[in-house]
Amino acid sequence: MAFTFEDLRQACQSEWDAYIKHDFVQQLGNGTLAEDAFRHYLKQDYLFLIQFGRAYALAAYKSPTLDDLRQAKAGLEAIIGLELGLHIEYCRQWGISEAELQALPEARATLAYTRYVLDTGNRGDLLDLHVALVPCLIGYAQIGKWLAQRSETVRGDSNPYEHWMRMYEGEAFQQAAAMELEWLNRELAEVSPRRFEQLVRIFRDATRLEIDFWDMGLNQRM
Ligand SMILES: Cc1ncc(C[n+]2csc(CCO)c2C)c(N)n1
Repeated sequence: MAFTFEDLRQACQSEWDAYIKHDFVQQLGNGTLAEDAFRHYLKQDYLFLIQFGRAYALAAYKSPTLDDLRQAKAGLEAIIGLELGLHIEYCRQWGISEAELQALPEARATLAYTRYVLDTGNRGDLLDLHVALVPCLIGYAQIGKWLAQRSETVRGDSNPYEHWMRMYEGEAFQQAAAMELEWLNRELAEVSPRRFEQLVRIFRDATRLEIDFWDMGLNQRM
């Protein structure tokens, strides 16, 4: 039997739904999310992006083929060379200076999630690491799409989070997620049922840590 991403998601249906349709996401879509909760999330997301840069560097180290190495390099380049700069500029528009970002302590949810991903990659192989990264990439793409199609979502300038939603529903981001999905499905097609169960555990844990990240933002916890 050839496994796919859809099998991973179905094995963790309740966690996946709790992540994609989290209160933080719904309030963001409705435009009712407290701005300080969003600022707290943005600040921790800066620290999150830096650690995810390290995860792509680890993916490079764990790459068995030149194609995998190129893919990891492109991921590292995208996140550190491009997205981090955009994030810093976006934070500035929300009244958060780069100096403030650089002085931030990591919230426990940020520490737990990012170090879980790095540990999973360290002890496992490239597929383990990708499965730990998948809730981040494919999850945000599904969140973008989910927000765009629900009737309660408020669009345009009356929603302060319009820009954030546009980024994740946008073509560039959806395309990156689709490429990850393709890579993942190619790899999953080859694994045994026993290996698949190991990967389900990683996928479930990473998804639970994404839920905690939303909780951390919503409750402004450190
Ligand atoms: C908690 C959290 N989870 C996922 C993302 C989205 N994201 C961050 S890095 C990356 C991959 C490189 O483009 C993606 C999709 C986020 N911003 N914050």
